[in-house]
Amino acid sequence: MWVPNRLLDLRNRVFANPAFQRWAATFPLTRLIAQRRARQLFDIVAGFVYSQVLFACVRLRLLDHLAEGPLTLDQLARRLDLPPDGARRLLRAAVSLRLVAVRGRDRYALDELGAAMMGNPGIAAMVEHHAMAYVDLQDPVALLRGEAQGQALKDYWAYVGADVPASAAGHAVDGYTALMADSQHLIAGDVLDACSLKDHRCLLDVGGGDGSFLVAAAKRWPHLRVILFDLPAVAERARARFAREGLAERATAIGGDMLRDPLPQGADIVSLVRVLHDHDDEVAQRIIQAAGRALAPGGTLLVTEPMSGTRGAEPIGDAYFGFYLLAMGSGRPRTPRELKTMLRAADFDRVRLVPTCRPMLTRLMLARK
Ligand SMILES: C[S@@+](CC[C@H](N)C(=O)[O-])C[C@H]1O[C@@H](n2cnc3c(N)ncnc32)[C@H](O)[C@@H]1O
Repeated sequence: MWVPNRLLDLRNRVFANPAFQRWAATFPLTRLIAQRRARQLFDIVAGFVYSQVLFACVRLRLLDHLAEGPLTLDQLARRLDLPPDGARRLLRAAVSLRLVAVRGRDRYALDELGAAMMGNPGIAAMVEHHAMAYVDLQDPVALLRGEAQGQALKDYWAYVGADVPASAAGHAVDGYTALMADSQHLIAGDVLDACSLKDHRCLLDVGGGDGSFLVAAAKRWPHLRVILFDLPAVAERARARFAREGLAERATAIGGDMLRDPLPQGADIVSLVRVLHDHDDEVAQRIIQAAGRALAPGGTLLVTEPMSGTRGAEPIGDAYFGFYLLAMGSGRPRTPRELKTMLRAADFDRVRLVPTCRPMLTRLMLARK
């Protein structure tokens, strides 16, 4: 809904007035809205502390212990190796965040959000690796001015800022490759539900990590051939994964640098899964062009990643990825419109967004060469 700027400015002046805030918090028709807004603001103020509570739960494996069944405070204190006061404080905080529920006097069990985390081990891995983000985001103003000293995320994502990314050793790619694999099953499920590959012959996944996306695709469509392209050390891990999954006949992993080496030919669909947002505009455009060169006319490009401005998930794109990628030292979240412009500039047409069931996790764009 369009509202004139004058009215928005007036609204902001009214909302900033402490007398109005007091009135709105007590007047029956505005009380609930005022409380919700106050809570939203406080959640932003306190978000870092909430995250640290979750971090402690993950580090101490609190949710894993409770997944076996309800436990008393004393049992938990022993298992977590915490003094009883420390355990109680953590449990109360976790209860307030709906990670843990109280089940009788001093007995605790998983609550809704804790149970949801158990079904998605990737979330715990994500939380653990955020220790690096906290270090790098210590001074966000310095970060925005390009003066930050932090380097933890840059070092973790070994290809960022590397002169020769293809020379990254196995130990340098293991951490991020495992992290990506842990969260890939959610992404692959949503993308493959949204986009059938039944009419495609061969899928090339560029920057495909350990092959989790291709394994999901190949298992869903038994006729499909799949090719993975990633840095040599990562491709080696994907090759081993394909063999373990019994897919060696239909799945190939090729190592190289997508910005320097030609991509394999012969696929009728190329995917870029959580790849473009890692790179600044000029590099991302080169990756799209390289994908285009790998396709014959009529071939399909599939781009999937979290996008900026996604309704209902705005902070995930613009606050989380915006600042995370800034700290990492490369890339930015893009709006669908920005991605469309980039795809068209690389001679793709029929660019369209295809709905996914959890757009906050990933959105999907298809285009034709
Ligand atoms: C954010 S991860 C995404 C992995 C996977 N597509 C997924 O969604 O789980 C980006 C991937 O791009 C790969 N990559 C980065 N720079 C590359 C380059 N220059 N050439 C080939 N692969 C590269 C990384 O090794 C990594 O596996």
